[in-house]
Amino acid sequence: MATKVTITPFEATALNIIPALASNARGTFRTHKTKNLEWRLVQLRKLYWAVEDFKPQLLHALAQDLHKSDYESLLSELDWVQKDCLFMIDNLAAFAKDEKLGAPHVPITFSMMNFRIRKEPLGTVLIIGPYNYPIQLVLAPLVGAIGAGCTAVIKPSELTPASAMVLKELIETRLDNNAYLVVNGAIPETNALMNEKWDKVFFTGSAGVGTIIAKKAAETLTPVCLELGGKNPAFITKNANLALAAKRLLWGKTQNSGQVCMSQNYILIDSAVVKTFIEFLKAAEKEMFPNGAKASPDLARIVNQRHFHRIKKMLDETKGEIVMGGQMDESELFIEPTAVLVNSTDDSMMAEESFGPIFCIYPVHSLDQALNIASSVHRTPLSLFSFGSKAENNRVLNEMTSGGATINDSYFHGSVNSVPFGGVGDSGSGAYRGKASFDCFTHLRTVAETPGWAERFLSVRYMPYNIKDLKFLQKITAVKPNFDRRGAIVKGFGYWAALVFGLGGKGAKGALLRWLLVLASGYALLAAKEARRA
Ligand SMILES: NC(=O)C1=CN([C@@H]2O[C@H](COP(=O)(O)OP(=O)(O)OC[C@H]3O[C@@H](n4cnc5c(N)ncnc54)[C@H](O)[C@@H]3O)[C@@H](O)[C@H]2O)C=CC1
Ligand SMILES: CC1=C(/C=C/C(C)=C/C=C/C(C)=C/C=C/C=C(C)/C=C/C=C(C)/C=C/C=C(\C)C(=O)O)C(C)(C)CCC1
Repeated sequence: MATKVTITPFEATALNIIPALASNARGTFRTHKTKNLEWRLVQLRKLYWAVEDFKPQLLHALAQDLHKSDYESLLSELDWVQKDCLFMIDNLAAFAKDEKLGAPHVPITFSMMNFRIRKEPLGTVLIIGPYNYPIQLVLAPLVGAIGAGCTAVIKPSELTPASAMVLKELIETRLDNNAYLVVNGAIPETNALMNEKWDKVFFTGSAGVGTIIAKKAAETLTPVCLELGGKNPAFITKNANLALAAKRLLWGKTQNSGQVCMSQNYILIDSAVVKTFIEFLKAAEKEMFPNGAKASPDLARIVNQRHFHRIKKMLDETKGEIVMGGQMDESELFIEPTAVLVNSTDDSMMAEESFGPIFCIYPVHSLDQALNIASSVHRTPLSLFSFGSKAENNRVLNEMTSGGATINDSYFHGSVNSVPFGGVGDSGSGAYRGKASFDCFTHLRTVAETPGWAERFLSVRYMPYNIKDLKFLQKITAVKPNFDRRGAIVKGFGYWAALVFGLGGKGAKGALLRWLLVLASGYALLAAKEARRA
């Protein structure tokens, strides 16, 4: 029998208690209890089980907010967060351990000073989430914050109210309620939160709101991690497997009904193969939705009417030709996965991030033209996809930057929870996931410890200065370049000596390996000779 699920109606947190909530989280950080590794592990273990135990409510909320299928909710939200917890739990001790700093970071002359990097939690952080993955996109950063030893306040999106309310109950009943809190609400509540002092703000959402958040944070020199959107290109050349490209790119626009910031906005395709590609797209759509997209229980809906109309407007205003899809139904907030053939970068389909199940196809006559167009549409998108020969894919990677990239698929680089994820330029700054989530909320604090006995060697630094001391210091600490003023490597005595004594190997490790090989061969020869003699 299915579990009966009741979700509390959405309620915004009272504005007047927000300062006290933030102060509570700051106060808890000051108790230093979050610095204890075992304490952090317990919170992560509790979060893992909270997600498990709240599964019925979470699945219900995601279905209510976005019509997400349980399949997708589990794959990309709940299982994802649980895997995140387990990854952090398994690796926390290694991540949090002091890193000893020896050569080449610390000169041998200072090696007695026990230089090390201590991993310090940043403090109390604010995590602001978007609507498209309302659970995963706040809990995954939270895993990083807990792992790093921070306390946190979470502000889920108000556009997914059921998920926001379940999150509040989950976090506040299962985690340390003085360390981890949820504030629900929209702009006024976010503004009230931004009036507080944070040690970092982790924001996922649109570039426009990201700008507001970054400006406000700058007033108090608060660091920010910004996970923003972008106009993401896909490149398809004559050498691509067109059937595979069509199926995989369609997947990118069907999961969560394309409300995925890293999915493609437009496809730049060699004009010689555009017709065949469109045929493959249509075939892929038929295969995924044998009874039509609207009848599919798998396809999510657009989050609300505002976003429905935003996407509809892009389609209404296009001068291009709809070559796949095009159906929509406002009463259900349904938009069919839709492809539009366009011939201008000014087209409404190219001008904005679609953040929905629609995308456009732009035929080009060369990869040169494709790269020029992509750089002019958005020079630093969140992701890019390349389908071509190895050389063509390398060229795309080389000549066009992006937050992340996938060759021969849609956003697989962003579909594994333990590899770093983040934007570049105006698609975001800072990264998280896997170890990067720990690093995102950690200060790398260099610590040196100067032993008292070293004083007589170090006294050269004190006034009154004596130039002779400096000369001596320069002599013993000198490092000489192995290059000249033209930037060319000088092949002097050092170079040839390293080559000869290093047996041509690169660096100390390479040389050692070669020497070991020589010694082992010599030993084997001698042993063989001995054996023959016997
Ligand atoms: N890089 C990434 O990982 C992701 C980026 N996104 C981007 O997010 C956008 C869609 O998500 P939305 O929820 O619509 O983003 P949004 O930027 O409208 O909202 C994000 C958060 O900011 C708050 N907010 C909205 N307006 C605000 C204002 N004026 N002042 C202060 N706070 C405000 C909202 O309450 C919400 O919690 C797309 O542009 C998408 O590309 C979405 C998911 C992932
Ligand atoms: C490969 C071999 C094997 C294994 C095959 C397996 C395990 C295949 C699994 C494929 C799956 C499940 C692919 C799809 C994954 C998609 C995910 C998790 C999507 C996540 C989406 C997210 C997190 C969205 C985030 C959104 C953001 C940030 C945004 O809006 O930007 C065998 C079977 C082991 C055999 C050998 C070969």
